[in-house]
Amino acid sequence: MKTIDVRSDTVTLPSPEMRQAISQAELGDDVFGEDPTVLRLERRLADLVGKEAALLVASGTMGNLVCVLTHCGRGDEVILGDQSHTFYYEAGGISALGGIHPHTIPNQGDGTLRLEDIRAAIRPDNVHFPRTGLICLENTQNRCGGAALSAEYSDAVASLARDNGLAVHLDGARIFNAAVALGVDVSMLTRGADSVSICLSKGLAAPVGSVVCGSQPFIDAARRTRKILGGGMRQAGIIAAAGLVALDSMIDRIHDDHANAARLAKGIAELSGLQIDPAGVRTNIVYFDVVREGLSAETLVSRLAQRDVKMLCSGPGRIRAVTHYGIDRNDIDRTLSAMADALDAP
Ligand SMILES: Cc1ncc(COP(=O)(O)O)c(CN[C@H](C(=O)O)[C@H](C)O)c1O
Repeated sequence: MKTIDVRSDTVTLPSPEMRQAISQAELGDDVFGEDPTVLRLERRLADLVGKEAALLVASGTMGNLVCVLTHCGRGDEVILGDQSHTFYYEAGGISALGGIHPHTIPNQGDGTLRLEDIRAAIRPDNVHFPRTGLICLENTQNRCGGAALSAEYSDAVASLARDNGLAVHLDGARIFNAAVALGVDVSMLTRGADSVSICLSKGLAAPVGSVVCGSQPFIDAARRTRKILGGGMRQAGIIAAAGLVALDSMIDRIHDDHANAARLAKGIAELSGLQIDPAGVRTNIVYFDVVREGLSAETLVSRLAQRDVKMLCSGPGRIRAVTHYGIDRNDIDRTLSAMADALDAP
């Protein structure tokens, strides 16, 4: 029986078309700017999100790190959400490698940062204070249930940043999930950002890679930051080839992931001992709480693993499931029955 792995949308395996494209990719040395497949992917994504240029990087974490280190200097401060991936899950990289000070403000339930909180976090010019260098957003916002930030909100943050001489970086690991959920063109969600990092390896189901997009001068500088981090890759067309197939074949199917997540959330709401607001599940990420007396999230996750269902604990009493290219409707139904069985286990 196939294991149902809904720990993350990072677990997807490349499609047969991706594997074929990888094996047939036209290659060159990307450090010399000569890998034609990388150049095609970068051009394609820059055009898709309405930016001048783009740069292939190894991961979403590297994409965020390259952008923050390019925008900011040592001792600068970046304003970001207390639930943001860059603050929560990137091993403190911006501080460890960039000497950059994170200034967290609370993420709201809908994934946004309140404009008044951003304004209050911007440092006045005072020798005691770090200089504010950047505002970071995340769309969709992973730890806020995969919430999609609207174009109007994103534009409001961009205008606040501009009024204060600041740049905006958008962690767009799942930006296509946001665009599909909101029914807007992806460029509507990226137009106000000075840089955006987009994962090929999540909802787009490519095996590896992210792409950073921005102005040509920014990307030129980001290329140097990437090199400093050891991220200059040689025949990286083997990564880009799968990314191009992902852009051709995986954006339109994101609807299915969202429908599967909604189905899962609805089913979970009917299981006693678990708590979820199905209306809050708008993309492919499902968080729910274990409220059964005497049952921990860890125990439930372990019981599910014994039933060939993999989920992730994500905080006290919290579990996360993420739908993706490798999960279909039948897997959702199998997951729900495994959950019911695990809840009733002695
Ligand atoms: C919003 C966002 N931005 C960046 C990243 C980093 O991407 P990778 O470094 O894993 O490619 C992630 C990965 N998120 C992973 C996941 O959700 O399973 C884990 C938590 O790191 C992300 O969710």
